[in-house]
Amino acid sequence: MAANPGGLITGPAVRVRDLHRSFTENGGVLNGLDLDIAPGEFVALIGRSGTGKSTLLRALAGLDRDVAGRGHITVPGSVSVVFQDSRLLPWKRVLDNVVFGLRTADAGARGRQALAEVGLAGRERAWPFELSGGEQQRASLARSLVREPQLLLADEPFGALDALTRIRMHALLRKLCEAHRPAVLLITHDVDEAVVLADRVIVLDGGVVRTDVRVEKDRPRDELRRFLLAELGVEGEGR
Ligand SMILES: Nc1ncnc2c1ncn2[C@@H]1O[C@H](COP(=O)(O)OP(=O)(O)OP(=O)(O)O)[C@@H](O)[C@H]1O
Repeated sequence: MAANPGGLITGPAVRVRDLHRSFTENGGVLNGLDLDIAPGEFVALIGRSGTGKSTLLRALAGLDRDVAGRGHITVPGSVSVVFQDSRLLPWKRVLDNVVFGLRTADAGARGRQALAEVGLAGRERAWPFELSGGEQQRASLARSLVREPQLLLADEPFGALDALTRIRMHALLRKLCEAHRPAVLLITHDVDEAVVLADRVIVLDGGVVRTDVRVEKDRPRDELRRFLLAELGVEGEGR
């Protein structure tokens, strides 16, 4: 990332070049992957099962210590990750989960504010088991956003929720992203979710980016949806 003379950061938030990762001798999962994500850009990542989506996310999150050697990754200083399960600590109340590890004097106030933003005002002292699945994911989003990340990584965050809750969470995530403007990489199996939420949709195949399309807000969503389903090889199988 280059700094211009005015001191502003320029260039992409995420820059991946020639990334390789393999777990066995018989071929790689990531095979020279290149990817840029601009600051504030929302990118959805789709692809068939086993194409390396989570492997890429783990590499960007710094959770894969062995992804090294060839290629390189640049990510911002502050990165938050949301998973399919909320990963709330069961022995901590909701607010304590949200601010866990935050060492600022105003952590409590920020945590309350984040919980209000995700619609959980009044649930600060609840235990995680007292929350529904959707509420747990709201708390998980609050825990991420309270850190004001420049990059939000989300691995199927709504995959375990019912259809109605998912739709509500889509609206919430869009609202939060518009307010906080992190760069986002969202893994999803749901093409509709990708098209509704993202500015760009990327299809991963064979460990590289196979397709990279911008979601034009005035382009018919159905057309893009059909195109992406065809790219995934599920032509005619979609709804
Ligand atoms: N730690 C690991 N050790 C061995 N193999 C692994 C490991 N992590 C991932 N793999 C393998 O790498 C391949 C890609 O896995 P990955 O989880 O990245 O795929 P994915 O695209 O996220 O799949 P899905 O959509 O099913 O979640 C799989 O074949 C998987 O078995």
